[in-house]
Amino acid sequence: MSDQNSWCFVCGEENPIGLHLTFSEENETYISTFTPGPEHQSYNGVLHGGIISTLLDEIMARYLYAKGQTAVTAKLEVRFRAPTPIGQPLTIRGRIVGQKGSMYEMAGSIALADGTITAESKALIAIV
Ligand SMILES: CCCCCCCCCCCCCCCC(=O)SCCNC(=O)CCNC(=O)[C@H](O)C(C)(C)COP(=O)(O)OP(=O)(O)OC[C@H]1O[C@@H](n2cnc3c(N)ncnc32)[C@H](O)[C@@H]1OP(=O)(O)O
Repeated sequence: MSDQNSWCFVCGEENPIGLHLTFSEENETYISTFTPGPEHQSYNGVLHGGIISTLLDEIMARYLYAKGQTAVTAKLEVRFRAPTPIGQPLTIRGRIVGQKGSMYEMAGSIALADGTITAESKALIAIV
């Protein structure tokens, strides 16, 4: 295991059971897409809330990592607004809301192709 970061569950290229997400930045928003499969579900056809939280955690913390910071999540809050279906492309977005010292306040969301927001998040991300 030459590069431990390449085993990140969400973005690590080498993780055989990882989600293998890739990312881009647009208008000060960090963006990724993911189409969950049946292996990611909770109830039949519905994406597991833990995976939803994982996607949101990643998009917010990794945005700061991409900006050159070593960032870890200190606090994560998720609002599950509607069931998130499997088998459809999801757009995951993260942005910076504010900063107090070494703590960043972040926001995230997951949207369906028609723009419906199924989950929203807030996080405090610590720079270490
Ligand atoms: C080139 C391509 C390669 C790509 C390859 C990339 C791979 C790379 C991927 C990166 C993307 C990863 C995305 C996932 C992100 C995770 O999943 S990170 C893993 C989960 N998180 C953790 O493990 C963090 C564990 N916690 C900690 O390490 C420490 O508690 C912290 C957060 C650093 C804070 O520790 P600390 O600096 O010692 O601060 P502490 O003394 O506890 O608190 C100081 C003050 O900060 C504030 N504070 C601290 N914690 C909190 C909190 N939870 N809530 C509110 N206030 C707080 C308070 O004001 C506190 O004061 P008091 O209220 O205690 O008086």
